[in-house]
Amino acid sequence: KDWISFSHMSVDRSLFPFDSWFSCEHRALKLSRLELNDDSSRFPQGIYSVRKTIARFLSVARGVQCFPEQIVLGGGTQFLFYLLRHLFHENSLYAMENPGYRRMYESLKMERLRLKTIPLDNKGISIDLLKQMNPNVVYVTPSHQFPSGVVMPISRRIQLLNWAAEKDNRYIIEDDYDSEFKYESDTIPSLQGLDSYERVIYLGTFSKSLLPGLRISYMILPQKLLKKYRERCSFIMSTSNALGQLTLQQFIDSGEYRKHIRHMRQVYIERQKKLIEKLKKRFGSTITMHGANAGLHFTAEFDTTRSVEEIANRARAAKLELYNLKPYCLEDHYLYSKPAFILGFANLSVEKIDEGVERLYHAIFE
Ligand SMILES: Cc1ncc(COP(=O)(O)O)c(/C=N/[C@@H](CCC(=O)O)COc2ccccc2)c1O
Repeated sequence: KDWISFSHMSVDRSLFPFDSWFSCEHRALKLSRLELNDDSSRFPQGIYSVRKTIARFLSVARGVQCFPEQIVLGGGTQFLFYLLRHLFHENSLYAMENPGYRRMYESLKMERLRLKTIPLDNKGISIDLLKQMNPNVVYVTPSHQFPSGVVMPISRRIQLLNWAAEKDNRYIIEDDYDSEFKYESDTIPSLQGLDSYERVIYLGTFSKSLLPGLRISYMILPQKLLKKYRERCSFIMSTSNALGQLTLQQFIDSGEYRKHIRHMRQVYIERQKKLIEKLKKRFGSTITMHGANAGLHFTAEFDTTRSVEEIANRARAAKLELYNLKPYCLEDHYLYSKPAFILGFANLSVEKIDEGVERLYHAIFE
């Protein structure tokens, strides 16, 4: 039997419009020979016309207010964070959500930065604990907290912005990952769009909405930090390749991007609805789901005495690709009381949902 995947780390490539991507790449090659064969030192922040397209798209899609000059394109969120940390004073205290994005946690530790992790409550990062820890820089994923799935409500966003505005040298890094897909309420504006004190650095990526291999991520710097970036980092060449940038620009400007997102949203809404129905039917009151009103995954706690490890082994034996929360629970802080798993549906076709849930039930209860 074939593998079935609940992975949150892959997209369904069969649904990616490769044909329109290729024609956009062909147009980019034809129209943009100058940008392509020019030495890229002129574009440390990425190609200007591409940044203009992204600024326009972000203002419509996420209520982000920025000029193209404020955007820095990079080959991945981690690289952009590496640049960013050189703009803060060196003994800054960093904080991030727990559970949280392990790769960011490891990046911060590797840079030997002072780091605290802050637990979540049902509205996202705990504002009381944040005030107690009093960091200079806090990294949050408000659109669909990674990995718990909590969507930070407006009230918590305002509290966070007010906290940052209270003192100098306080910044919020908003990683707007997984913001493309919302299912219940309409999209909540980004922290960046609500910020009137220049305290928010906005990070975004096309890894989820297009292809992870594209490696086109972007960072939006408030004016003060942009000045520091230009003083300290402008010798660092762009790490985001020009052809990818120019193809992306064609893909967005031609309306293909909006079309793709609209199509994927319908696909994912249908998959998620069917998956949740089947899980409720099969697991009844033994399952508790969290963070299902946005993104391409949610988490589920199971009322079982079986250990996470044993369930993971049984799932693998049944060819079910399943990830649990432990790698994202930093410093031994476990978010839920029962064994919890990440249920992604970006790579789970509707036809495989029944069989996938059966294998999951077998791994946990039979
Ligand atoms: C919070 C957060 N922010 C940014 C990113 C990605 O940034 P990038 O460098 O611009 O691609 C991820 C990737 N998260 C990773 C999953 C979590 C993990 O590492 O286990 C990878 O996620 C995907 C990769 C491909 C397709 C779909 C998802 C992030 O979880």
